[in-house]
Amino acid sequence: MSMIFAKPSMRTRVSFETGFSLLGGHAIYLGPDDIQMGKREETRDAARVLCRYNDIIMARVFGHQDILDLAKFATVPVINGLTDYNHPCQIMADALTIIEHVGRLEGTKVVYVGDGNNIVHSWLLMASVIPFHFVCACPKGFEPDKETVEKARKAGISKIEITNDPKEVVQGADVVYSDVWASMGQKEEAAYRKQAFQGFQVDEFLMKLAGPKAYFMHCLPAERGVEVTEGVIEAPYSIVFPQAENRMHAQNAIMLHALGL
Ligand SMILES: NC(=O)OP(=O)(O)O
Repeated sequence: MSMIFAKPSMRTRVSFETGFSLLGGHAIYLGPDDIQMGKREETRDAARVLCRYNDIIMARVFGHQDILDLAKFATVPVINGLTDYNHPCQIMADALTIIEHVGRLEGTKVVYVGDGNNIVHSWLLMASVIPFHFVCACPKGFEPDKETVEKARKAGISKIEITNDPKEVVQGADVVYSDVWASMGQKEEAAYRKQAFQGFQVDEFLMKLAGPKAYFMHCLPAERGVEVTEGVIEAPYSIVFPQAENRMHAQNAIMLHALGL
């Protein structure tokens, strides 16, 4: 497997590399300077070369079009390891974690608090195929992509709510979910975002409002004291580390499925 990383990673790289090795394969890491997709090499050329050496490609890229182009031009399966638009492997691991802790994903209430980013888009796409109650509480101006929200609503499978007040919607949550306020490629906006996201920190008060059955989840890496308090991420109801572990188990299943094994 070739693993193309245009962005930094710990979980995605190590879970894919270790997981593929456990399945009997060999993974090759290609960092940002190796291919320089779109600069040194066109994406469609990288796709057509790599598939002549490898049985599968995994890629973490900036623009979503890059993953679509890799999939279009490669003759082997291409797995999305995160784009600016979505992060499907993360949400597959999250679903597995919810099934392990709550007993099911169907019918649960998942309340995401923060930026309407690629994680939210993948949650919305999951809500298009599995019935549950998904709520995204984000500041005004940081809502998820309208078309993706519409697609999830049109699927008519799940209850979808987009709101600007986490306190109003958190009660009865099975999961309260958080992510960094400034993702990769937005670090220059970090100070501005910290201001804009005031009131969207997941703290002990919000978890109390959620109720006694609520678990806390975060895709990591986390900035303690920013989007989540130290007390919440270290609480017994925090399942962020089983969640991180499940990246590998979920991806192993994805790789076996993609390879038809
Ligand atoms: N959650 C996640 O994708 O982590 P990495 O950026 O470390 O891969």
